[in-house]
Amino acid sequence: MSSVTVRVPAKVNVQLSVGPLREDGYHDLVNVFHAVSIFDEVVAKESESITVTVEGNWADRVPLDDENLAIQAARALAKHAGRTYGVALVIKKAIPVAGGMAGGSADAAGALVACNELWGLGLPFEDLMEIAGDLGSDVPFSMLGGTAVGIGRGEQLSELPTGGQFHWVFAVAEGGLSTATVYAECDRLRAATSAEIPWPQLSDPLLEALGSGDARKLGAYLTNDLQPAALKLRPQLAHTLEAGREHGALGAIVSGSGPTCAFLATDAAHADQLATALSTTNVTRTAIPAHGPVPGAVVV
Ligand SMILES: C[C@](O)(CO)[C@H](O)COP(=O)(O)OP(=O)(O)OC[C@H]1O[C@@H](n2ccc(N)nc2=O)[C@H](O)[C@@H]1O
Ligand SMILES: Nc1ncnc2c1ncn2[C@@H]1O[C@H](COP(=O)(O)OP(=O)(O)OP(=O)(O)O)[C@@H](O)[C@H]1O
Repeated sequence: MSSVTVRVPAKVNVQLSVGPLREDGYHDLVNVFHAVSIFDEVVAKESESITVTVEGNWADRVPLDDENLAIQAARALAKHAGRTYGVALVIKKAIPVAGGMAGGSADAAGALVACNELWGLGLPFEDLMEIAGDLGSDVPFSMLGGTAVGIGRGEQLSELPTGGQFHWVFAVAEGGLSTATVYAECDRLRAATSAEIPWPQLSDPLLEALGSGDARKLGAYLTNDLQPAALKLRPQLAHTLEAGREHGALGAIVSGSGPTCAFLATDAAHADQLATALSTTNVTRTAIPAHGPVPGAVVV
């Protein structure tokens, strides 16, 4: 096989409950991931060495060296297989960069699946999931897709049933936010109050809303403990969230560590209207309609 193409979705977190800071610098989470129809493509072609090029939206903001998560994934897979392999990776980018939608994680998951195929390793999904968890907390979910709850760092996943499709709009912000900085700001805001940090619990009404496919209920139960930190670091996101609510969004939330904002729509037509309305305001230049859940990393 001389070339393999894998399609990988973005994610939004419909519940992100953040526990206390752990000794290893991470936080225990209850992280309800939902994969949405904004996709990066990772193409893996035969090559002597491991390289990456990036095309498409926001390509100039993606590193091309060992910082690139797709390169790290290819190297980790070759190490796991115990051999020296080469691959020329091409990332066709549609997921906002540093936007809280797991774009880098998607590319890492895509590279794992594509190289497993290109190099004829035939590793089972469970092995790839283990390598994925070492690459980053969000990478296992990018492999799995659908809707799932992640505990621990977010890497220990259980699939969740959903009763239908949900329709979303994602308002892309100018410039990204660093995930580590947003978690640190969350800790700083918490330290400034004497309130005890509750141990994260999966929300029963959220589960019910997902299971019944009821967008109105889901909109009411969206939560993100990182949102206050993202708003503190990027105060103008409050206007973005407000603009979505004014245009009839059933729910408005910062996506993960932000700064992308996610809006839940009543149906596909409403999502298109909302996207058009938001892109004519001054809160965002790019508003992308999408639906979920969609599958994780798949060879196309
Ligand atoms: C915000 C989310 O996107 C929600 O899904 C994730 O929790 C972040 O996942 P990610 O980008 O894959 O993050 P990682 O690459 O594993 O970690 C980046 C940094 O985020 C912080 N981090 C991440 C996950 C976690 N459970 N607790 C943390 O405190 C740590 O400072 C870590 O150094
Ligand atoms: N393949 C990649 N695509 C995008 N960014 C990458 C990639 N590899 C490494 N990065 C680096 O990772 C940083 C975070 O990018 P990414 O798009 O993964 O953020 P994110 O969507 O906020 O992540 P998450 O939602 O998982 O916290 C970028 O600033 C970039 O320097």
